[in-house]
Amino acid sequence: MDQIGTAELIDGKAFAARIRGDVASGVARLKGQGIVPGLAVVLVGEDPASEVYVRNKGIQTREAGMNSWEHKLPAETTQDALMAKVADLNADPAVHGILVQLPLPGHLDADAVINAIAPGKDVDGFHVLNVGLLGTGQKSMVPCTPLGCLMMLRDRLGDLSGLNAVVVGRSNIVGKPMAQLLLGDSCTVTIAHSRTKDLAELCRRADILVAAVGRPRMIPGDWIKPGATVIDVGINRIEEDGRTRLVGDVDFDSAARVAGAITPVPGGVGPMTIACLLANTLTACCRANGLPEPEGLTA
Ligand SMILES: NC(=O)C1=CN([C@@H]2O[C@H](COP(=O)(O)OP(=O)(O)OC[C@H]3O[C@@H](n4cnc5c(N)ncnc54)[C@H](OP(=O)(O)O)[C@@H]3O)[C@@H](O)[C@H]2O)C=CC1
Ligand SMILES: Nc1nc(=O)c2c([nH]1)NC[C@@H]1CN(c3ccc(C(=O)N[C@@H](CCC(=O)O)C(=O)O)cc3)C=[N+]21
Repeated sequence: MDQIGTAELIDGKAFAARIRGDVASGVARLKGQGIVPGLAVVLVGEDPASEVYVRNKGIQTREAGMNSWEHKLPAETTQDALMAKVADLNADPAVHGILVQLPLPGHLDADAVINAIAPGKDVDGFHVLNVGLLGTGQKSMVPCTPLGCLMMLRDRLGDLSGLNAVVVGRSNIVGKPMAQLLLGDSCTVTIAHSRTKDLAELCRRADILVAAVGRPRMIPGDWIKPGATVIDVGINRIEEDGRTRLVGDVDFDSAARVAGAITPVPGGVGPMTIACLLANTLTACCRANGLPEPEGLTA
């Protein structure tokens, strides 16, 4: 790990490459038994950022030796047509993982679509059954972004028990499942959101601070406890000095002078999310075939 200011840089890019290597080894072992894990991604509409992201997922899925399918549907796709596509993928034995890229166009009911995915193929971990299994400490599919954050935290801190964790953001895809995972590792967890009072004071008590807000550089260094581990989930595209750049929800420069360790944006949580998606696809394939699960790739 490199030093910046006083904080260590948590290199999500390198960590993710290691995980993808472990996934590739697991895939190679399955291929020896004639099984090829496969991931289907469904993209509705033509959001340029989503298209880049979906393309990257396809490339990395194939690099790990898995099958990858991209199903692009027009923005005006009906609920019935999307549900029929999900039903087809549920019924296809070559497909072990299904991801419907979010957000969906406004006329579509995302909850209904997600809950139509076969829970065992729900590699995002967004199906209500997987949410319930995670919340009750049972084996489930764990959402990729929080899983990647947990892996980085365990790698840096070892046992997390008793640590004060503050998660800023309460979305179903990041904040809530992140809080569940930290609770599962025996942290004392606080979830903050837009109605939270004295957010600065709350953040200053955090040994672990996870920012998943979607507001560029909202959290400055003086909200951070000296030595804390800071995980910046935010991906915000901003215009600065006449060019577009990606920044997190944490003001990196000031935070890095206070924190013990911090993830950069880009190169932090983002690459871990995709690596965990591949890991979940491998896990789903092993479960579907009644084979032992890969070690070190699940929560
Ligand atoms: N690196 C990765 O792999 C991924 C990155 N992301 C990024 O993470 C960020 C969060 O994503 P997501 O969870 O989907 O976002 P949402 O917009 O769904 O949720 C944002 C959360 O932040 C809270 N919030 C908004 N403003 C404030 C504020 N001023 N103070 C405190 N809390 C606030 C909201 O509170 P309330 O509920 O009260 O409205 C809400 O709970 C985005 O930048 C997104 O791009 C997302 C997924 C994956
Ligand atoms: N069903 C569903 N599942 C998701 O997991 C999901 C989704 N929908 N919709 C959108 C969000 C966002 N998300 C990202 C994943 C990786 C990077 C990533 O790899 N980021 C790179 C930078 C990429 C760039 O340069 O644009 C990085 O941070 O280094 C970013 C964002 C997953 N999401």
